[in-house]
Amino acid sequence: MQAAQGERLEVLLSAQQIASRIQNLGKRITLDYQNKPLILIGILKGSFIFLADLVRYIDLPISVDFMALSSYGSSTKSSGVVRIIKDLDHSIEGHHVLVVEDIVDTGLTLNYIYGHVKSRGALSVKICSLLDKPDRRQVAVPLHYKGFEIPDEFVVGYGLDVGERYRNLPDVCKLVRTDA
Ligand SMILES: O=P(O)(O)OC[C@H]1O[C@H](OP(=O)(O)OP(=O)(O)O)[C@H](O)[C@@H]1O
Ligand code: HPA
Repeated sequence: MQAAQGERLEVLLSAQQIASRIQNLGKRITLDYQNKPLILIGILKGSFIFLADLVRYIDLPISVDFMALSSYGSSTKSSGVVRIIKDLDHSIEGHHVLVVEDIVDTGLTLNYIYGHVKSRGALSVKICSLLDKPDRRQVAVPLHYKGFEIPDEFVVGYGLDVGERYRNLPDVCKLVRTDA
């Protein structure tokens, strides 16, 4: 895909690498949740492609739900204070929950979601993220299933955006500014 003016894209993880890793994660999840009622919760919007691919590698009768969050105020995510703009459609009581994210960066988003979901009566709550950027972490979050650890670079593609652009890139790419 052509980059916007003033931007260049460098492939960090190819679509093929991503697919192979997700197949592996799906197999592990399938083994770990045998005979356990499982709900996958996708965090919008970034997780939509990862979740769509992951569920097809999970050979279990799962259900899927979504949450969407927005940050309060002008300091955006730095405060860690978020507002739920779409909550779960169904009760998670009596179910095991796997929260599915595209990326853990500061950890503020998942820290909030993890606390929120744990208070809703699930039998267990675990986290699955495609990407982990550990150098940027501000709050520790338990990452039970992880696709890739990446360096402290801003990435786009495979669901991740900058200003809503590049979510449809098949690869995860480093976004390089060329007009600095
Ligand atoms: O660990 P953190 O520093 O909290 O960052 C991770 C969060 O940031 C991104 O979401 P964003 O708020 O950009 O929304 P989006 O998923 O709709 O792109 C990403 O999808 C994670 O949810
Ligand atoms: O590297 C990133 N790319 C896109 N969205 C993000 N949200 C946190 N980190 C990132």
